Amino acid sequence: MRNDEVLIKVEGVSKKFCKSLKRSLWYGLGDIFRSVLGIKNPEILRKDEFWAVKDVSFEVRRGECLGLIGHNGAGKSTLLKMLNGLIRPDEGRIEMRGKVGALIELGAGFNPVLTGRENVYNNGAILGFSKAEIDYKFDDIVNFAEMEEFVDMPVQNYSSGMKVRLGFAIAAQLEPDVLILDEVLAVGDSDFRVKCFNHIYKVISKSAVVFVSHSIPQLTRICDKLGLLEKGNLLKYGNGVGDIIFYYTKALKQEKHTKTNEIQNILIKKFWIKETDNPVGKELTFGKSYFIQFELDLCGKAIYNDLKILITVNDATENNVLQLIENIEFTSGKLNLYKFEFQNANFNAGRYFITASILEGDKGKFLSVQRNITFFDVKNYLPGYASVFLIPHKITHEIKK
Ligand SMILES: Nc1ncnc2c1ncn2[C@@H]1O[C@H](COP(=O)(O)OP(=O)(O)OP(=O)(O)O)[C@@H](O)[C@H]1O
Repeated sequence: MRNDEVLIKVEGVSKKFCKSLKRSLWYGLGDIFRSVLGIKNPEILRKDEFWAVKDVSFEVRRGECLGLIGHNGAGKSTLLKMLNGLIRPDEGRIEMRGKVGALIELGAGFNPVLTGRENVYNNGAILGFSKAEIDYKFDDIVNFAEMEEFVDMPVQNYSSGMKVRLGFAIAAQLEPDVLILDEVLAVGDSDFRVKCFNHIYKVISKSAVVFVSHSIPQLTRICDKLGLLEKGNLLKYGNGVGDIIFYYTKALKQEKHTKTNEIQNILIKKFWIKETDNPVGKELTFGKSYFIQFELDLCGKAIYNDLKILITVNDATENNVLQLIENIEFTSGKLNLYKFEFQNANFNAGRYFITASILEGDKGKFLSVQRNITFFDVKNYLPGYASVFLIPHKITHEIKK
């Protein structure tokens, strides 16, 4: 077993689908007929057909984890299904070496009328394991899934989370050479997800992993390579995880993060986040200094005491990245301007959205909340990309006698 051998090789793979069921049946019949006669199927798209995956090439070595990212319908699951042999590509070649464990669609691969126990043996056999090998691993699988009580119940009565638990436990505990994981993992509860990720870390060193997720923190945590799919095309691919995330989040449609003004007793009139050296654009460079500036105006005649500003930064997938709360002085009847200055933009690459709120008093009564008041992009030149925010720090080093 070589440490860096290529376990997945995908060369020019394409898959087309047809939007019309009736036509797709006709085309299917025609294709079968042609293949019996040894005639090549048409390479051009017929009416209602489209490329779900188009001319995709990549490889994954043992010890590598490739993350696939892309908008809904980009072709990620179709690609995984081709890797797992559930569907055949129309063009190109896929070479898989060793045993392949996969968790693709919820419940896919399970026979619903069979019990969990029977499904473990069925799936293990499909993966190429002997009965003795599955016997040896059976308790580990059931313990990992925490399904001891339900292992003799038909899978059709399992909850979504239970199916994911058992599916992941089978795919991962049998230690396949290739592990394919679709985002179904997200269905499991947070305890189980943590357990899965701990297990994936262990598996990665010995396997080639392909992982689909919409969660940027998840992808950046475990993947050393990313592939960005858009309308079936592999738009970006490689080890530059930060650059690919930056490209992807920058392309996110802005309307998903429309500005909302929920409470409006006091008005945040203007809000800027700018790089000190570039006060024009909305782009910060990792490590460079930047500032946040905003104006407050009073609506009505009320007098406010003990005001605070709360600034929350969310990444493009709605994860709360950080929060800043600060007391502010306020003079009624005037436009008040505030400026925060920061030494280093320690955010990793991507697009971020700011929610700004004004609070009053010890109990923090919200006077104004403006969601997605603005956004900013961060360019990252760091070689790695593992977290959303890097903590500024000072390191000391001494050599002891
Ligand atoms: N069996 C099928 N017949 C026809 N069209 C299909 C079939 N399976 C998938 N598609 C279409 O292929 C395209 C790619 O779908 P796919 O499920 O691979 O996307 P995805 O990137 O996994 O999306 P999501 O993030 O929503 O899971 C979509 O337009 C989908 O409607």
